[in-house]
Amino acid sequence: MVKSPTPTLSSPRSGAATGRVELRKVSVAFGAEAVLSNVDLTVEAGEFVCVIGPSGSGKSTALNLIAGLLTPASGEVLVSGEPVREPGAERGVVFQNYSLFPWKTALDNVAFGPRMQGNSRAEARRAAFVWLEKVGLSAYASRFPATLSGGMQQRVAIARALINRPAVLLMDEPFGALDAQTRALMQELLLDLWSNSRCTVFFVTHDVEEALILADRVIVLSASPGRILLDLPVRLPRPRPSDVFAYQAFNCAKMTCLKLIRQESRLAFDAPEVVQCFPR
Ligand SMILES: Nc1ncnc2c1ncn2[C@@H]1O[C@H](COP(=O)(O)OP(=O)(O)OP(=O)(O)O)[C@@H](O)[C@H]1O
Repeated sequence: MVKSPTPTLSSPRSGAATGRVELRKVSVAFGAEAVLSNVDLTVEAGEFVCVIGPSGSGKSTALNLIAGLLTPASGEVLVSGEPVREPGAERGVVFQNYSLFPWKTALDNVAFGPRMQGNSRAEARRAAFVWLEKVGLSAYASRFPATLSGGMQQRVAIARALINRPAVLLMDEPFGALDAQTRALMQELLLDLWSNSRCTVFFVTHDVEEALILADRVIVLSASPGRILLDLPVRLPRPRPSDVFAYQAFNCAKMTCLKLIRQESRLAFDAPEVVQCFPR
């Protein structure tokens, strides 16, 4: 990937934005269903945190709270010390289903944020091109999303989020639909971009190995309603060595997480609602 200097654009992010994320006694319910219960979590500025847990444990809900797409029933969500009330450019979001504008080229997808912030079309496109270079896609600038592979679309989505220089990058299973090889390359690319930007990353995944490859800390949520079962510091060197899978610390952490998730998945699977659907 080309390491180009990023052109200066007007942006809502001030130098003071720290990217610290705080969930304070946060609970969320959808109707009668409690989804998150009394969650307290602080992610320090610049930290890379991965959230794992059984299906339905509220991982995406937590991410949506930080994104400003949801409000908690009780408790508070703060980013850089400010309460989150709505989405904002200082919090970039990348979802699993690429969510690019299908009618815009790769270049114009990436240029979208700077345009919204009042930059001229030429300035926005210049900056977008640099970001496409950073994710190795400058040759595909004029292509529409439908003509790009899944991995390429996710690279465009990451560039589109990072061009706004977000204090916090929120990623909801961004590599979940990719094949193993592409996924590994995307993980490397993300770590490379993060080590240069040093924004805070809140990354939701189902994949324990992915969490351990990427994160400074891994948060394990319980079965619904989600609460924090484990807050595990990942004591592995950075950059992660290519043989990290062979490290004892990696495998101990992996087994600890897998065991917890399996227990919790079993609880969710045997929950009364499920049994009621299939009476014996
Ligand atoms: N907008 C919504 N309206 C009603 N229920 C919702 C809504 N969003 C999520 N839920 C419910 O909240 C619970 C938690 O969902 P969430 O997507 O946060 O879990 P998750 O841990 O990310 O799950 P998965 O790993 O399967 O993606 C689920 O039971 C889900 O059905």
